[in-house]
Amino acid sequence: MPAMVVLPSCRPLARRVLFDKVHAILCNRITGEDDEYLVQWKTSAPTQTPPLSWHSVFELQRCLELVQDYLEERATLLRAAPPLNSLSKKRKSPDSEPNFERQSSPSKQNFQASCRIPSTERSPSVSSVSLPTSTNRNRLTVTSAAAVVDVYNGVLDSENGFIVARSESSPDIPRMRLQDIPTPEMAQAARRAKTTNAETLVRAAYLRRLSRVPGKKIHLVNTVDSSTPSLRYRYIPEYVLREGVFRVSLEAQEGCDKCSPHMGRDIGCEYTKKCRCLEYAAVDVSRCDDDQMKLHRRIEETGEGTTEERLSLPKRFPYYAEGTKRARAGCLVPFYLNSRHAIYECNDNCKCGPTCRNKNVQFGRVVELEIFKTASGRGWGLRCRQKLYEGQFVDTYRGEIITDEEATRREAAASSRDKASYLYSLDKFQESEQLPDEEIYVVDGEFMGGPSKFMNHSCEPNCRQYTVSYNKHDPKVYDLAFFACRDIPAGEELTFDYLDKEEADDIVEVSEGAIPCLCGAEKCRKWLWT
Ligand SMILES: C[S@@+](CC[C@H](N)C(=O)[O-])C[C@H]1O[C@@H](n2cnc3c(N)ncnc32)[C@H](O)[C@@H]1O
Repeated sequence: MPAMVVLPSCRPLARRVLFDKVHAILCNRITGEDDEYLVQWKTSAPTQTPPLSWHSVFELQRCLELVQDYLEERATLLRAAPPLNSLSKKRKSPDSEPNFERQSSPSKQNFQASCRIPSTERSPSVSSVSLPTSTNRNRLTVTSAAAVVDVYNGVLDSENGFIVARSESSPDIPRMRLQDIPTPEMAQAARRAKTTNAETLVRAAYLRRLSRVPGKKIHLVNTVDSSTPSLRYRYIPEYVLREGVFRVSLEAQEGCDKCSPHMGRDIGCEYTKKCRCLEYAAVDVSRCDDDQMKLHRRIEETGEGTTEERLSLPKRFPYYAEGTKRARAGCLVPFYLNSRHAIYECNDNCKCGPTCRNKNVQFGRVVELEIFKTASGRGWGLRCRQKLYEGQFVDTYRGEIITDEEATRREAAASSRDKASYLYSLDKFQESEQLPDEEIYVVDGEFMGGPSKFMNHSCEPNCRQYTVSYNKHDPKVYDLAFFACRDIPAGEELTFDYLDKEEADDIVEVSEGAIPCLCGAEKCRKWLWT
């Protein structure tokens, strides 16, 4: 991993640029010790000459998402461009510069523009232009060589302690058109300039976010390059419901009322027929007598059965109780581990209380996870710092819950099939509840969620995703929970199969845009999905 630079957290008197005033970061350079970034300021109307100004990364601490966007594009372009020394051997004309000078969106578009230098409008000296002085008493004045800032098409002001830019076109203000940025000199300087300060600040900001996520610590490790997962990702403890999505309110959810917190061993929710939360749990056919078997078959065939009829059947409890093998307590029992049956947990309205053994996933993650950069081109991955036992709960998948229509819209708007890896339909009960397609909700975990967003696919996975409901009367909103499907040594990457097994068996032909699978498993199906 590249050496990290320790930076002071805040410079005295440093002023900041606010995120919502900035359109994009267009270029970078190094001045003294500081990496600096060229800011394109937002304007009320589209223009080819918006205010542009260079700022040290310390002034951009409130815009680190934008700095990170720029760094990512820059890294991609640098990977694609020939090394600098091959360029220096033979000087190329601006029009034959490598791709680095031809990025797109938003800084890419600027890099893509032709690299002609404007003959008359260019700043006389890009390295020594100071802020134009003004009669405005709020205007920032540049007093030392270290604070020299280049500004084009405008002037910088100070507003409530933050730096802002205003368009201005007086003759002493250097002019620069967007399409001319970066100039060949800028592009060359950008390639050479270190971006270490920015990388360090981006990483520190991400670590701060991770430290605020409830539950056991989440670590971040990158021994591959200097990147950090996107700062645009928001960690959320619960689903965020978007327009058109409704769930049964938590207060209104029905709890078990005949159980009690002190039923004692062998008579807790898991041992009694009293627990109403287990109404739809898997029937334990090995404990059914003939009449119960008949009833069970009828309910299975017709899908119909009264609550009392369902409750009269012996059920399979999802979790090993304490007092079984120590390592297994709280782990999924083999029946659920190997089936697709939904798991029904007790909830806050149950009489069994908080220590009920039928509560697990709802308490959230209790294992220490590590987000790490994979060395095999699969981006970031997830692993656990401790050994996990077969059937042990890892974490839930969180995100925005959106309507089916919105999910279709987001998928169509996405630029690649990557989007599909973040969308999970909550369709477990679609058939049994006869819900039409358009009523099915979808979880989108691309922009917000938990660390499980980083779980990669494997054709021979060590985890599996299960349906967990605490509210048997809400077939549309439930949890997607990951459990270890075998013992997993500490530090082994956690993976699951992005395709359900039955779907996987059906793969016939590969469609355009399918993502090649790099899981490395012996029985790899070669594609993430088809
Ligand atoms: C839900 S994300 C997993 C986290 C992701 N690696 C990241 O860095 O954000 C799914 C994406 O990871 C990548 N990915 C996951 N498993 C993969 C695999 N087995 N082979 C190749 N790419 C994989 C694909 O780009 C996929 O669209």
